[in-house]
Amino acid sequence: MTRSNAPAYQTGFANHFATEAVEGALPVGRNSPQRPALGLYAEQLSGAAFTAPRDHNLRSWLYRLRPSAQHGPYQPFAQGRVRSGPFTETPPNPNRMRWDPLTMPDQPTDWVEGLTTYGGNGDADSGTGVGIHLYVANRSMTDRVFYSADGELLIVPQQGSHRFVTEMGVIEAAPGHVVVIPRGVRFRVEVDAEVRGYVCENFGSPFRLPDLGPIGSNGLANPRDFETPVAWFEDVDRPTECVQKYGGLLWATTFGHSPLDVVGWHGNYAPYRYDTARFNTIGTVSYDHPDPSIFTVLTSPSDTPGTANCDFVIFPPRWMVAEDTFRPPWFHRNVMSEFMGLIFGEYDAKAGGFAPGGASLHNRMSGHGPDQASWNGATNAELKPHKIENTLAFMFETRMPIRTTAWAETTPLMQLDYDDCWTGFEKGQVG
Ligand SMILES: O=C(O)Cc1cc(O)ccc1O
Ligand SMILES: [Fe+2]
Repeated sequence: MTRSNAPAYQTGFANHFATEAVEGALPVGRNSPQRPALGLYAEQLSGAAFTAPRDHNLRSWLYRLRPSAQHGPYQPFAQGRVRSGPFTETPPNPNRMRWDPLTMPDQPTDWVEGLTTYGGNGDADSGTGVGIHLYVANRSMTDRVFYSADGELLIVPQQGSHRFVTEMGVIEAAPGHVVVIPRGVRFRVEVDAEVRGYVCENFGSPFRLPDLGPIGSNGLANPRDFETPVAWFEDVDRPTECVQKYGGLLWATTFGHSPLDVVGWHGNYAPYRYDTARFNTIGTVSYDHPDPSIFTVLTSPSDTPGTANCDFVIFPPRWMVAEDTFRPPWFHRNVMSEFMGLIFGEYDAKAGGFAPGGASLHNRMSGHGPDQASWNGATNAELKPHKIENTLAFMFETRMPIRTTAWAETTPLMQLDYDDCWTGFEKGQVG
């Protein structure tokens, strides 16, 4: 039996949700009664240490057809192009890098098989850093689910409709959405056509909303625009392969049934989606291009205040009105490292070469900024109010340099002429 109600969502960020697909599945007033209703099994899933401070404490209670423990040993699974920390496959590389989009495979490829690691920093065991992956897929995962024990997955679709069928409910997502699946939550990705996108696997503290400081109590991503699915389950007795990422390696076991069998759950540890079209974009109404931190959707703080393990930052459509200002991103060298992707349109610092589905990497202190054509345009533009439309770029900004995988450094998708973006600038005149 499969319950296939249209996905429905509960709103709010990290709320204490309560949801049941069958009435009475959730116990009232306790988590673990002697005999849960409907013969279900009560199981806690924690995303924070039990003793984490209350406003960092994450856990949910799941009421399921069978306990998660009911499976045999995990065996190594084809590793494909998935890598994890410590990212030591290649020596540190200070070069700026940019890649064309991944090639869509000819052969049937599901979301797990199409995952490709470009790089990362830190490592899962120490709970710091991120892994950065891109994916392509042209078929649904069937009789297969996946989870990462290493990190939370922040998924940014770039092409095609995706259905994330998770053990805590169903999330539909398309380009413009971002989906976050907590560490440990099992899911399959269903697709009707070719899909592609980006994944930030966050080994550090779970993504949360950034503080707003002087912006006040509203703005940027508003909590009520985050959507967490209602409970959904399938009662399927076919063997189901469960692939997990653990310690950077892929492992698989076979359950005798679908583990997407949670009939009800409650708690604040759950997957969610966010539609970036809802982002309350803030910018200057006077002069100068502000720091891109004003575009932070979610942040994974590190132990150092204000210095993120990873920020997820978007560059959405917005009005440009600054006077006597070079309006696109300035030339800069940053202590934080930047991995960028493009969902659609054109990025205002790059007039060519940065394609939707492509990616770029500017590591710690590397000089970058507008390419020659963007600079020419912006220095000569008439500064009337102008709307940047039909564009969505994003950045994973992280405190540690990103080490690339051997695949990322040797793939023909790497643009070997990327430095040429900046070779043509004429010297300033002082005499
Ligand atoms: O490099 C980039 O394009 C990202 C970026 C954008 C911006 O507006 C300011 C700084 C920055 O690193
Ligand atoms: Fe930058």
